[in-house]
Amino acid sequence: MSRSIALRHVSKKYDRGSYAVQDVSLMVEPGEFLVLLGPSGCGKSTVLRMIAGLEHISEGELFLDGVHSNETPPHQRDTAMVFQNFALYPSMTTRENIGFPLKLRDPAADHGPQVEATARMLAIEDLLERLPGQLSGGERQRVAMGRAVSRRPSVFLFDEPLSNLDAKLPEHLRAEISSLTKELGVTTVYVTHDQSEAMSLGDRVAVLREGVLQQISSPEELYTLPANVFVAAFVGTPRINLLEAVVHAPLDARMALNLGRQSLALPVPLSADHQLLRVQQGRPVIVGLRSEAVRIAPPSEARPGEAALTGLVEHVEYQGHEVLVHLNTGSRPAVVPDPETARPRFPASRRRVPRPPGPGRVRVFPARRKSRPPIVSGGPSATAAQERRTTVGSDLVVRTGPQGRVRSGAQVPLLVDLAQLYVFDHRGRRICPAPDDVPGLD
Ligand SMILES: Nc1ncnc2c1ncn2[C@@H]1O[C@H](COP(=O)(O)OP(=O)(O)OP(=O)(O)O)[C@@H](O)[C@H]1O
Repeated sequence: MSRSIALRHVSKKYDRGSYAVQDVSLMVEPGEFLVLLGPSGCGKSTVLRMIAGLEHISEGELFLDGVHSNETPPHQRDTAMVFQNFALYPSMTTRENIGFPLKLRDPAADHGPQVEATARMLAIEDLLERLPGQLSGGERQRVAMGRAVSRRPSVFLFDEPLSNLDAKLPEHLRAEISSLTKELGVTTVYVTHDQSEAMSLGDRVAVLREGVLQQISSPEELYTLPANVFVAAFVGTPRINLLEAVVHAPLDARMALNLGRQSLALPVPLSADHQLLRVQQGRPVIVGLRSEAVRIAPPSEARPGEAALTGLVEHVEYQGHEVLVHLNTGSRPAVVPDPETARPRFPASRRRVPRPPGPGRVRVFPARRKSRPPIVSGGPSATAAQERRTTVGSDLVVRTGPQGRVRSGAQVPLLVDLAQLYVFDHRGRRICPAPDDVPGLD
């Protein structure tokens, strides 16, 4: 049996008055696999612990199967939690560890068959008589999962279960977790800071930043229609290219996005999304281009809807199946919070002033809770300043096939597919494609 989980305006406030989680509302359907994704300190574990009953809910309501459950004791919630650090009993064998929750529930019964069935499911039948000290990290995590699974709970709660394991192993265990939860049909909430893990596991992914829910969507929608620049920057490898731009929308000439030394001319007739950018005339915005939205090709090969740029090859990164070409187009990388960076834990006055970003990097905002700083610096006349502050180093990463031969130092022509253009306003909200529009999603 699996159950639904609903959070309504849930907040968690710790003693010193700061919110770890702020006004989070979400619904997990029975049997659904929801991933909570966000950088360190954004409140993911706190949400999970509130669902488990290990943390008191300061404000808002939790419903399990539609029943108000804020005060339900943890052992009556029928949830099973798997932690990052395995937490096995060191003096118990695998058999005893897996059977322990069953024994607690019914000390007199023979749990052998159920323990063995669970071990078979996780391919650890051969390890039943071993102690945790005689197991590898991956095996120990499998035993921990076996212990969570054995009593057939109605909700699984995973708190970064793979983050302590070697890089190779998690991919294998990832697939096992996915098939296990699907096979059992149990509602699952899974916490991770690893976007590729989130995208490969989740039916839906909820992105948190500083305790605030940014977006909850399917992995496909998160990638193709990020609600804001933070989500866009967090999801996808290599990271989306984010460039400062100014909207140039004269009445008597072609509309363009000025990137500093070059500009992206928008195709005519303007698409509905591009039409809407007109109101941003003269304003600073952020242009987002995924690495697959740009190709190295001369203007003569341009397809309808592609705009030409040029770039100086700074660095070529061979990945085997593909090549990432780092280019300098004379643009300015946008100032976006770095999703990989933990929230600063000391007051602003003691914080060091961040150094300017290196090539391909982004600068980090000091975290603020109430009013978030605008994402783009500069005002309506930002173009001149932008020109002056043009960076040295790469500002655009383009993905090409392994046969694409470019060398560092070469000036190359680029074609940008404007159907894959993202534009975010100065607060970081996506304005193109327009928020209500869901092109290409069936
Ligand atoms: N008991 C506590 N008292 C005060 N603050 C706390 C407490 N527990 C957590 N916090 C704070 O709440 C915020 C959210 O913590 P939480 O552990 O939920 O984040 P997280 O996203 O799971 O991070 P990580 O990925 O690093 O585990 C953090 O700033 C953390 O310092």
